[in-house]
Amino acid sequence: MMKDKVVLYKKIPEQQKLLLSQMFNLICFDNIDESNLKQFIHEIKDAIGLIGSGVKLHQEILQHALNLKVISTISVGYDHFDLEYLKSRNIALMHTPDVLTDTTADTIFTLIMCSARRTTELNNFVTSGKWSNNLKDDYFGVDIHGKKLGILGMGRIGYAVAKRAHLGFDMQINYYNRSVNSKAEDNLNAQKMELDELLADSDFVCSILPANQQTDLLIGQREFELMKDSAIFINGGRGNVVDQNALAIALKNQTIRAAGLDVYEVEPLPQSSPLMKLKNITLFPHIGSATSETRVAMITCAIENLKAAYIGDLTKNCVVS
Ligand SMILES: NC(=O)C1=CN([C@@H]2O[C@H](COP(=O)(O)OP(=O)(O)OC[C@H]3O[C@@H](n4cnc5c(N)ncnc54)[C@H](OP(=O)(O)O)[C@@H]3O)[C@@H](O)[C@H]2O)C=CC1
Ligand SMILES: O=CC(=O)O
Repeated sequence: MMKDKVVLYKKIPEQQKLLLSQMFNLICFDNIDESNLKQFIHEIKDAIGLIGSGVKLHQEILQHALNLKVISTISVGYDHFDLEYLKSRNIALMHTPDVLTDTTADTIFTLIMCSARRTTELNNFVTSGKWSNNLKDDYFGVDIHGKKLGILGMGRIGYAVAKRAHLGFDMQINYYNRSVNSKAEDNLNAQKMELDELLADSDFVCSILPANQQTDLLIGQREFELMKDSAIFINGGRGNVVDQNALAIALKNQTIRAAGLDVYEVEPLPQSSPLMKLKNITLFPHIGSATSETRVAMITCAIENLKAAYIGDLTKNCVVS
């Protein structure tokens, strides 16, 4: 019997490709860019499934995939898809929550620590040969333990960050969400607040919000002005949430102390960005889930999601059907 066709659009280990090719006629692309987009569009014309990440698969591309039944993204975020369009076509979208929660929380906590203790600046201080005598207090950092952490987006990852902060670092947790997170309130004594109150009250403000219409540019000049001048701002969710020019001005004028970012309005972050010139910022290249173990777990999860959706089981990890 002819196997149905699935197009993979990300480089994954051969062993995991095997799991797909046992069940499907598998066509593989390591990534999609201008050089192979036409070939990709040609291949998806008769595909029933797509699996991969890092590509915005909009209507202009997907309109060619006339037999498409399921897209399995190797990510928890799904802002790079037009959900209304997928619904109108009855295409199921599957994603990979949970398997990356702890790793992403570790990354975000690393940003908190690097920003508070100025590890990038101090690393440069040592490697540039400036460490010649006792460190002067203009290189000192600030404590993390015992401070107030404001979480924007108390979901799976928000909770995992708050758990590290409260149980490991004695931090008091504030949070901003549309719904109440009873688990965070019961286990971590977290307090739900309006955005402005959280910004004014927190020593660290940490966004793990997804990209959606309501989160777009949620944090701009007004919000940075509401923060303490000692505040440290962290973004490990999505870049659309933050007005980067307003952040650069707040950091330059030191109306907030420091920032740590893993995600940006445009990725990769252009060299011309004003954020590149600042000392009081730690920049990661979108590595929230980027450990070997977690990336393998995400691919495995996405393969299982694809197979389940293919046989009509949309009970787990389905964003739209
Ligand atoms: N840096 C990286 O590499 C990674 C980044 N991410 C990003 O982190 C995001 C969160 O992941 P995860 O924690 O698993 O997702 P969840 O859906 O569990 O959490 C999202 C939280 O945000 C809240 N939220 C959503 N929209 C709004 C809004 N408009 N206003 C206030 N609160 C809002 C939700 O609560 P409620 O709906 O009640 O408001 C929910 O608590 C992902 O969508 C992705 O964009 C994820 C993995 C890695
Ligand atoms: O940003 C990463 C994701 O999984 O979403």
